[in-house]
Amino acid sequence: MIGAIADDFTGATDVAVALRRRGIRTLLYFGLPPQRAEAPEHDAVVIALKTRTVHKADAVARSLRALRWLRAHGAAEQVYFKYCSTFDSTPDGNIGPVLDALADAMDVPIVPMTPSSPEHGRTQYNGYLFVGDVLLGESPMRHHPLTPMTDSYLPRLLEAQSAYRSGVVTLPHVRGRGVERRLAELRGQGVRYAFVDALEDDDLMEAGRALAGAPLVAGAAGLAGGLAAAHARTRAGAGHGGAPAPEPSGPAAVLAGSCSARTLEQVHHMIEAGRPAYRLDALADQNADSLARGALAWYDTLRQGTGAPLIYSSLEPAKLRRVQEALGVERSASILEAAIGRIARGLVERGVTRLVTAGGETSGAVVSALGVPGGVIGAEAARGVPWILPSSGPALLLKSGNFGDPDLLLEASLADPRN
Ligand SMILES: Nc1ncnc2c1ncn2[C@@H]1O[C@H](COP(=O)(O)OP(=O)(O)O)[C@@H](O)[C@H]1O
Ligand SMILES: O=C(O)[C@@H](O)C(=O)COP(=O)(O)O
Repeated sequence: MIGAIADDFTGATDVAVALRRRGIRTLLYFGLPPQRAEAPEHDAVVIALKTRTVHKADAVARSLRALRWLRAHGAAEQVYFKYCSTFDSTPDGNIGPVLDALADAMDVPIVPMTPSSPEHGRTQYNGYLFVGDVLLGESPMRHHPLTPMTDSYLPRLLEAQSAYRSGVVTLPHVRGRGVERRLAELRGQGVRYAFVDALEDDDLMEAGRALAGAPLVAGAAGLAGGLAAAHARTRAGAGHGGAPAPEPSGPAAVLAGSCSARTLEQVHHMIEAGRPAYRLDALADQNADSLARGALAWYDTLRQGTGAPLIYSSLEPAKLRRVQEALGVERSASILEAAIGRIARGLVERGVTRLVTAGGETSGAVVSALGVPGGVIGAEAARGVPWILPSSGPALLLKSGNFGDPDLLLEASLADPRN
């Protein structure tokens, strides 16, 4: 059984659907599951944590609690630590400390990993991470509000955060079926973290084959898909988890707190298409309650037939910087996340049954405010962006900041006559 621990909520849905696509029956929990979780039959559990940007000690403690839960529930045969395909973290960030803690707790000498996700344009070559055709540090990720990425060399990024050394399994090792040999070599050199190069899905499939027996693996959803494919090949009855996923229906609303380049395009697209849109302005009002009240009062004035509305705080880099300079990075984010959480609650009270949220931290705030414990993985609105169907409450589409075509937010909130 695979047990995945994801460092944010959109990442959790991304890895959950990567497993399910390969026929692995996957349960998704938001936060630590209850001790005696009643659950249908499953082959994998994904625990979504919001640990990407919290304090280090907190991230470590929560991740270790998740590991203990997985072990206690027989779901730790292989543990997968899911981080972002753009390695979102700061030099003081949490990927290193969490990996150090998991590897120590599991007594694992070497942890293979890669953020490569070619279907999203993330590739790793000679240990460098590319986003599309540029290095990570030259991509729009350098302007991320909380985790600006200005370096692209993965071993250096991780070593700045970890007590241990990192190395690279290069492409010739992957393509020459030499991953296991190279891992043994790196281990002999005292390296604890091995970044595996992958340019194409086939490289991830090969890495998955080679790493199917590794107790602790890490990375983005791409490598989890490679592992799932390897497990599905050896498992009787594989394919059972790939049944068609249900599509939710009902009134929709879109909440965007991501300032990533792709979300900005998607927000712009919705506004251009004439959807009613309301911007949360933290410079004008620093009180989360009154920001939320303002947005909900605006929502109450909307007439039927306008299409699902958009409530957003997304700003392009120069304007975002001005807000952050005036209010502080953490303070502005926490005001907006609190406001969006309250708005989500208000929308559900007003009859919204499909909530689309853009941004990992933002999604975490929405799910926590709604108190959703987890859900079934539904149809994918875009690659890596599945609907999540909780046993009660609204269907949720938690969209990673950089995922989806420019029309995703518009399209995902269509398709209901009441909108
Ligand atoms: N106008 C703004 N000013 C300051 N911070 C903002 C603004 N809009 C959004 N944020 C914050 O930026 C962060 C975006 O992160 P996140 O939701 O994870 O998006 P992404 O998926 O693109 O990383 C959130 O903490 C959000 O509250
Ligand atoms: O790996 C990825 O890119 C995503 O699964 C992910 O983690 C997204 O995080 P956000 O961009 O913060 O939504």
